[in-house]
Amino acid sequence: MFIEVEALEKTFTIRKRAGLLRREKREVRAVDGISFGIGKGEMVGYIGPNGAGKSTTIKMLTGILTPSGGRLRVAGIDPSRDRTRLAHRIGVVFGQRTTLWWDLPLRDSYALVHRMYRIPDTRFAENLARCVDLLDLGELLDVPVRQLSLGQRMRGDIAAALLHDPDVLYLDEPTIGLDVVSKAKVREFLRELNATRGTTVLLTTHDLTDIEQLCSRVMVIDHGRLMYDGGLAGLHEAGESERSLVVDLARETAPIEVPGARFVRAEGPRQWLALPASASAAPVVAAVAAAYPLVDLSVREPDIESVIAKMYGGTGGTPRAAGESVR
Ligand SMILES: Nc1ncnc2c1ncn2[C@@H]1O[C@H](COP(=O)(O)OP(=O)(O)OP(=O)(O)O)[C@@H](O)[C@H]1O
Repeated sequence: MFIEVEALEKTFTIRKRAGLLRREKREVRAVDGISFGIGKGEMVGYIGPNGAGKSTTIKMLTGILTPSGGRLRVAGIDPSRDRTRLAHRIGVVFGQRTTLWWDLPLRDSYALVHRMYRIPDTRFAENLARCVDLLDLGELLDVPVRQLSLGQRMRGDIAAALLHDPDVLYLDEPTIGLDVVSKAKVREFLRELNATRGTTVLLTTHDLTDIEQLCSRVMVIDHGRLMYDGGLAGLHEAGESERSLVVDLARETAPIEVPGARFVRAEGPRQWLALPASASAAPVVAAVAAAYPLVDLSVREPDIESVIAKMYGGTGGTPRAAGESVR
């Protein structure tokens, strides 16, 4: 395995004033014993509600934070012990922060990356040319970073993270705040990068379309624990998700009653039914067509958002604190 994580833990101790003299010590288990392995070239989504422990995991994987327990290896390297050596193997992009120099044109930021990582000149020139081409950066190279739009800046950041040919790319909310066109560009680029260079990608996002379009595997974390690790289809099953069937009838009728589906609501001659995502819709469609004056019908697949909301126990992905204990 290229990334190996075993019983990984991170506990933060927070001291808080609890009265005039008393101080309370509170422990936050941000990551509470998670294990997973990621093979070379995999593209994995890492999702969960706010405060679930995603960023803390990524920070441990990059060596910024030292784990409180468990074992961790990235490309055979222990991140917190050998952070500098690891830096040559990984690229990191944080959607909400830039690693570029604010007052410098992109070109100068890249020149600094070139020197910092001691990238051989020809390799650097090749990588830069490729990123400029695929990320459409040609016209932007001489513009100071502070003058770039969010989408342009993000593309600039992704290029900066890749100039030293990392084997792994960690992306934390890479499409946050971007418009539809910029999102599509970023996704297209990541797909290409993964397919042609075999770069391993770990992607944290709140935009589930990122996951749907990019990742065949998804890990769901909540309260510092891994709730799910598997394919997208399995995630729908785990969340007991439902498809909806929108039925247009020739006239208003009583609520449709057919085996295998549940009536949800009606608006005039249009009715909504729900059926398990894992079951075939064909028998339900046939039963409706046989017994009701059917005009039109469409099936809507469940979106992951609702599936995950169900997994979290109906919180709808609203903010929750990680597992806390008071001492
Ligand atoms: N430096 C820190 N000191 C104390 N507590 C922290 C620290 N960093 C994170 N935490 C706590 O650990 C928990 C997990 O936080 P983390 O940032 O990893 O969540 P996240 O899943 O990345 O959330 P978000 O989606 O909001 O970025 C939270 O309860 C957070 O308040």
